Amino acid sequence: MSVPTLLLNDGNSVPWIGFGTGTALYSKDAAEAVSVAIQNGFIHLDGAQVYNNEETLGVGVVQSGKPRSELFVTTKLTKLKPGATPKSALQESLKKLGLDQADLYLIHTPNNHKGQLKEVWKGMEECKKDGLTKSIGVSNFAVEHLEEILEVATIPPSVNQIELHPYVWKALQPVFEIHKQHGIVTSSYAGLSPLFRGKGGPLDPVIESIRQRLQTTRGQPVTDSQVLNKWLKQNGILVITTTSKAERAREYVDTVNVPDLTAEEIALIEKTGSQLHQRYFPGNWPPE
Ligand SMILES: NC(=O)C1=CN([C@@H]2O[C@H](COP(=O)(O)OP(=O)(O)OC[C@H]3O[C@@H](n4cnc5c(N)ncnc54)[C@H](OP(=O)(O)O)[C@@H]3O)[C@@H](O)[C@H]2O)C=CC1
Ligand SMILES: O=CCc1c[nH]c2ccccc12
Repeated sequence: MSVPTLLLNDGNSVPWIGFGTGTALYSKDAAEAVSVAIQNGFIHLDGAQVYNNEETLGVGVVQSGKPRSELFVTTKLTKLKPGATPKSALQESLKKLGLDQADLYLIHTPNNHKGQLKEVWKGMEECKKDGLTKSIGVSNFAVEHLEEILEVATIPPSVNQIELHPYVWKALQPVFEIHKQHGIVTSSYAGLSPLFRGKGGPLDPVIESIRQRLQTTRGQPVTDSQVLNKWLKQNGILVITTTSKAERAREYVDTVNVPDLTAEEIALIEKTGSQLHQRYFPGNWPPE
C-alpha cells in the first residue's frame, strides 16, 4: 500500500507519517524498533544528533530489508561542537547512520544557537546545496525565530517540527500563519499527548464519541490514536509519532483507511482542545 505524501516548498515530497527515535528510544538501541516499524508500513524515520542512536537507526534501516531509495530519513542538528558547522555535523550524522544523504535535516531547537541562528541557517543551506540532504527545515521554532532566519534565507525552511496537539492548537495560530505565508509544512510531535500525558482532560469524551462514530461507519475497530492522527492529517500536518508495539505501528499507518472526520468533528476537537493550554515539552520552546 502506498503511503500518502505532502509536497514541500522545494519540490520534494515527504511521507505524511514518520516513526520517531527520540522520546521512548532516546539513547537506546533503535535497530529492532526501526526495523519492525518499517516492516509494518512506516517508510519515514525521524532521528536526531541528540537521540544518541543514529547508528542503530541506520542498522534498523538495513535490517528491514527495504531499499534506501524507498525510505525517507530525517535527522536533526541539535548542537554545534566547537569548530563544527552544520555541514560537518551532518557529515558526522550521516556516517553514524550509514547513509550518503539525508532526506530532511532540521535545526532541532533555536535555543542552542542564540545569536547565531542566521549563520546556522546559512550552513543548513550549504548542506542542501552540497547534496548532503534533499531538504532542510527547523524544529521548535516560534514566529520570531522563523522571522530571523527568513531575513537571510535564500532557501526557506521546508518544515517546522513542533509540539502539536489540541491542547496547544489555539496558541499555535500565529505560527501556522507564518508557515502558510512561506509554504512551510507544519510537522507535529507529541501529537498523541492528550491520550496519555494529558489523560483526564476535556478532550477524552470528544475523542471517544468520534472514535465510536468512525468505527460504526467503518465497520472495523478504530482507535483513539487514529482519531487524533486523522485530525492532524486532515489539517495537512506531517505527523511524527512512535510506538514500542508492532500492532500499533500498523494501526498508525492504517489511519489513512479510517473514514474522514467531518468538519464539525474537526471543529469540536479544536474548540474543546482550546479549553486547556498544556504543553508537555516546554524546554524545547522559548518561554511564553
Ligand atoms: N523535535 C523535537 O523537539 C521533538 C521531536 N520528537 C519526535 O517525535 C517522536 C514521537 O514523539 P512522541 O511524543 O513520543 O509521540 P506521540 O505523542 O505520538 O506518542 C507516542 C506514544 O504514544 C503512545 N500511545 C499511542 N496510542 C496510545 C493510547 N491510545 N494510549 C496511550 N498511549 C498511547 C505510544 O505508546 P506505546 O509505545 O505503548 O505504543 C507511544 O509511546 C519522537 O520519537 C521524536 O522522534 C519528540 C519530542 C520532541
Ligand atoms: O527531540 C525531542 C526531545 C529532545 C531531547 N533533547 C533535546 C534537545 C533539544 C531539543 C529537543 C530535545
